[in-house]
Amino acid sequence: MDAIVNLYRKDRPATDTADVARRPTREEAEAAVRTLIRWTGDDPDREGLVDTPKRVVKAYEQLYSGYNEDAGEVLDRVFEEVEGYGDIVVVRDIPFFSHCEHHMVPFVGKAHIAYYPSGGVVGLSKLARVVDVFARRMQTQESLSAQIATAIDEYLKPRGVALLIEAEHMCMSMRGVQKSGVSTITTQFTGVFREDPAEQARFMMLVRGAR
Ligand SMILES: Nc1nc2c(ncn2[C@@H]2O[C@H](COP(=O)(O)OP(=O)(O)OP(=O)(O)O)[C@@H](O)[C@H]2O)c(=O)[nH]1
Ligand SMILES: [Zn+2]
Repeated sequence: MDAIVNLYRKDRPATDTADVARRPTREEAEAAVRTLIRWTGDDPDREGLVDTPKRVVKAYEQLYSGYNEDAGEVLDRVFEEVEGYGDIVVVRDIPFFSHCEHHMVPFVGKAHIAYYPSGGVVGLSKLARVVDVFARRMQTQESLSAQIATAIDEYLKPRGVALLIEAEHMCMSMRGVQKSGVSTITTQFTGVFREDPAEQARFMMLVRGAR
């Protein structure tokens, strides 16, 4: 993963030399929320809002928890005793919540992941966990797609990875152009899925097929 993504990893102490790399304290983060409340025109000292900065910072810890997580650790455990199974594995309809890096407003959708195992399979829940490792960061849908597929490709070394993400971006629904119900679809293919259009078609058929 690149340096920016890892900037605030727990195992990397912040450096004092560059202020940009210094992780703010919880108190500084709470003060920033107070400023935003005042910016909206409300009173951060009224009863209903007085604990809001604390709650928002706590919520951010969960919503942006992906910065503290590592896809390699999630995908570390491979099961090799699968009786020689080497055909496609598809995990579809993995729900996720992310935040666009332009507005820090949610985008919400589903990820569909397939891979062709080579030498072992990974626990199915781990694929859903990898989605969250990257979704719980500030993202574009394109980067999210590339990061998930690349991580599975690098750590599992399968014969190929296919990924389709469909999502609605609240920054398009609630504000700006204000078009709701718009679905954005991104795909990412590696290995046999990239090389063979028939494999892409099979993936699409399994993702879109009978439910
Ligand atoms: N490619 C891409 N664009 C995104 C994503 N999420 C949000 N956007 C877009 O990012 C763009 C930011 O455009 P700007 O012109 O810089 O910002 P803005 O003035 O807030 O734009 P509007 O949303 O059109 O009001 C908008 O077109 C958003 O729809 C994403 O995941 N991928
Ligand atoms: Zn946005």
